[in-house]
Parts: sequence; structure tokens; C-alpha cells
Amino acid sequence: MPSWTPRPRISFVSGSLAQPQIDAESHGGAQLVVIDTDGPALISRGTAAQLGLAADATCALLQLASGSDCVLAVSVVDGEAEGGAGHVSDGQVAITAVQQYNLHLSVGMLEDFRLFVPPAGVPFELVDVEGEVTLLGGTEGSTEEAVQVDVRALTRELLRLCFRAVLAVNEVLVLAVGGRQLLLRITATNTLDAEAQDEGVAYHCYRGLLTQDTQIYLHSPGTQQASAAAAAPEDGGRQQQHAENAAAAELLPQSLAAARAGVVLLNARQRPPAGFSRSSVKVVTNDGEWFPVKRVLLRPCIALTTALRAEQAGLSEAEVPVDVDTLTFDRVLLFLEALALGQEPPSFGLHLCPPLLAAARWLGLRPLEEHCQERLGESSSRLRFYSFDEVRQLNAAGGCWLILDGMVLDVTCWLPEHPGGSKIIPRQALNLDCSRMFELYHASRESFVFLRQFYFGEIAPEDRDLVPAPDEPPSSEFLQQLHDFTPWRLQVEVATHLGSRHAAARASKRT
Ligand code: HEM
Repeated sequence: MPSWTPRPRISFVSGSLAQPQIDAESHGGAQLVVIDTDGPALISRGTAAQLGLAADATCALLQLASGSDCVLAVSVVDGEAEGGAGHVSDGQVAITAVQQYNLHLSVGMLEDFRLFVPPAGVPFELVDVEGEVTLLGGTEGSTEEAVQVDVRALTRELLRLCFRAVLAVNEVLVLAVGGRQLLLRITATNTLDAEAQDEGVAYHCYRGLLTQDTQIYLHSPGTQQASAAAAAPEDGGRQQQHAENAAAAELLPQSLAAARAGVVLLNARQRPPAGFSRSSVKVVTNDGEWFPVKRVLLRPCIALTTALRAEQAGLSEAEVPVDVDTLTFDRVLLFLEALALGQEPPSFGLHLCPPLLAAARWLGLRPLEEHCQERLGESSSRLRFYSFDEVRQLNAAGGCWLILDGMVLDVTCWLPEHPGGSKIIPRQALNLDCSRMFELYHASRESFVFLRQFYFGEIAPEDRDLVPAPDEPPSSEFLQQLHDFTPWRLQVEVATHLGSRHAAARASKRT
């Protein structure tokens, strides 16, 4: 049975994909022999050096030199030293049966690989992705009763495994949901109609990065044609893509193609009609004007979380009223765009700062609030170290301050917007290290993108051992992802201190 394991994550800068460990001038290719693995894809440190990766690189994105759409995320390991994590020698690449299928490779083949470099200067995030779901292990023409699969659970699992990984059309993934192994084949990406493309969204029609904002549309084989027709009735290109997909499906090897028993998808999302973009919302200002704004741009406005996350019943465009006037909101948008692009904020005149500060407070846009405060000379950075006692006192005074892997986060004002409800956090997560709880409740990892808004600093190094840690530690994979997502944390040499406490707890549990 083919297996699927989480892909190693590559670090990202300002929302765009980067291979920061690459020395862009000198990276080359390498001829590698394919070997089998059941775990994450691996190359050795020697091979990494040959490919031009830095000596401390832990992961990389590879593609076939002959040009494949599929991008392979590999971990770099120190050969034998990795023991249980898998072994790979110099000149080899260890990949799963599913990845071999995706790259049209098999064990023993010698192939030219090179580092994948994403397109420069344009966002690489997928706006939408479409996939066909079948049951792995069924038999063709099976009379077995169709299996019901909740698309929400499937989507969560997809995001858990592939969040910020590159997905390509025709790539297949094996996902375990509700005790079943399901085969998901990517049938299309970024299927925006011309109008939506004109909005300026990056348009890579065959691959891109899966993010929390990617719209995911899944179907089972029987419903594919209907959904394709509904989405783009006059799009010849897409029809051809579907025909190619169908042909590609026929090429699936026996082990994967056994997926023919019926799957009934529950809660599957319907595509919006042509011309309607789910990636935008209509922001209505307090003087009656409205702006179409990319949902992803507004994400740092934490006061809008519920409004932005709400699934749109019916097909009318989402409308988000804000208590900000048009001129000020225009400037807020300039700030949000700079924030999304990782650029310096626009230099607003001092007289503009008070209304902008008020808008920032209303929107819960902390970076703008801080920017205005700095400009007005009201404060410098809010970031600092906290003693454990200080956090307890803030909570005793009615606040909701979390400790997550040593980070100190103030979610007090955001509680009513928390998608998991306003009660669970104060009831369960205060005055302890909530990283395991956080891992368990947030499979989709969407929660990561909010952390920066709530970050006020770190628990003082000398107080870290005072913070009660749960019996069950967070997984090392989760901690790794968390650290990848929080490069902006205050630098503490013990940043992974709690991680090592958890490792100790894990070790003592094993013995
Ligand atoms: C900074 C802290 C937090 C952030 C930014 C956050 C964010 C989110 C987000 C975005 C979701 C919906 C998407 C998803 O399921 O991943 C969510 C759901 C949820 N959160 Fe949180 N959360 C935080 C802390 C916590 C804590 C400490 C707990 C538990 C004590 C918790 C419990 C839940 C629950 C139960 C759900 C619903 C899960 C489901 O429906 O499957 N959250 N949270």
C-alpha cells in the first residue's frame, strides 16, 4: 500500500516562496539514483552540497532536470546518523511509491535533478485547486456501498500534510481520512476566469503553493464533468485539461488505479459562477463607498476574522462593513499591500496618523497601530520578555494571555473572533504551555498566520521551567512547522528550550 507522509516545509519570506539556503549563483544539478522510502523524501548532506545547498540546509525543493511539473520537497539528512528517520547515501534520493509515480520514476533509475526555483517577482500561491477523490483499495466496478467522506475532514488533512507545499496538476496524493485511504488527484489549479485574472492574481495554471487562502474544490469521478461544466462552460483550454487528466488517470499503476469504488463527498464546496471571485470581499466604508479587496490582504485585520472566514451562503459577494471612512481606508489598503509584499510602509504625513491609528484600532490591525504610534512618538516596539508570574497576573486581571512554545500571545480582544469559540481558550489554555492543545485543535495550520498579530514577546529564559507543560508533548513535526512560521520571534538562545523539554518528556515516556 503506498504511503504518504508530510512534506518537509521550506521557509518562506514575506509570504513568497524562497529557498533561502540556496546560493543562487552556484546551484547545480546532480544525477541521483531513486531508492524507496515510506517516510519523507530524503537526500544526504553530500548530495545537498552537490546541488548547491548551504551546509546547514535542512530541506529543499527539487525537480527533474528534464522538466517535470511536480516539485519534490526533500529533507536533508546526515545519512546513517539519522537512524530511524531513514537512510540515504550520497548520490541517492529516497522517495515514496506515490512520489515515484508522480515523477514517472522507479527504484534504481538514475535521473538528473536540480533545485526548483520559483518564479521571481510574482506570488506563487494557488488561488484555487481542484481535485478528484477516489477510494484507494476499492475494485473497479465494485458493488460495495459507496463510502461517505466529509470534504471538510479531507481538506483539513490535505492542509495538514501539504500546507505551503507546491502542488501540480496531475499529481496524486494519498490521504487517510476516517480510517480510509483516499487517492486525491489534482485535476486543475488556478482556474480563474478572465475577469478574476484581471484582478492581478498570479496565474500559474499548472502548479503553485497551497496556502490557507487557496480555495479547494474536490469532486468524485461521477461529479467531475458537472462541476467542470458549471465552472467554465466556454473554456476550451480547461476542457482539454480535463481530457488530459482523464487520460492520465488511465495511466495510474495498478496499486493506485484500484481506486474505483464509489466515494460520496459530503459538504463539497460548489464553485462560484464565472466572474465571481471568492478571493475578494466587498469592503463597505462608513461613508457608503465600497472597495473590492483581496481576502488575503485583509487577514492581518484580526477584528474582521469572523467576517472573512464566513462561508458565503448563496452566491452573493461577501460584504464587510468597516467603521472607517473612504480616504482613510484607502491608506489602510496601501499599508496592507506593503505589509503583504514585505515592503516598507508608505510614509504617511504626521497629520494622517491619528485617523489611521483609530482605523487600525477598529480593524485590529496591530502593525499599523504600532507604525502610527511610532510615528507619533507614542511607543517603540511592544516586544519584550515576560516572567511567568506576570502572565499569570495579566490573566488574573481578566486578560487572555497564552504561552505557546515560550511565545507570549495576547488574544484577549480576539476571543469573540476565535473560530473555535470564545470559551475554550480561557477554560483550558491559560497559565500553561498550550502548544500540544494548539497542535491538536488546529490541523489546518491556518491558525499559524494569526500568531504574529498576538505576539508580545517570550517567557523570560529563567522562567521557562516554571511554565507547566502538558504530559503529552507536541510532535516534533509541529514544533518544526511552528518555528518555520515564526522567524520573527525575539531571539533567545533557548528558543527551542521547551522543545527540548518536550523531547525529554518523550524520551522518558518511551522508557
Ligand atoms: C493564538 C492562538 C490561537 C489561534 C490564532 C487560533 C486560531 C484558530 C483558527 C484559525 C481556527 C479555525 C481553523 C482551524 O481549525 O485550524 C481555530 C479553531 C479552533 N481552535 Fe483555535 N486558535 C488559537 C488558540 C486555541 C487554543 C489555545 C485552543 C484550545 C484550548 C483552541 C481551540 C480551537 C478549537 C476547539 C477549534 C475548532 C476546531 C475544529 O472545528 O475542528 N484554539 N482556531
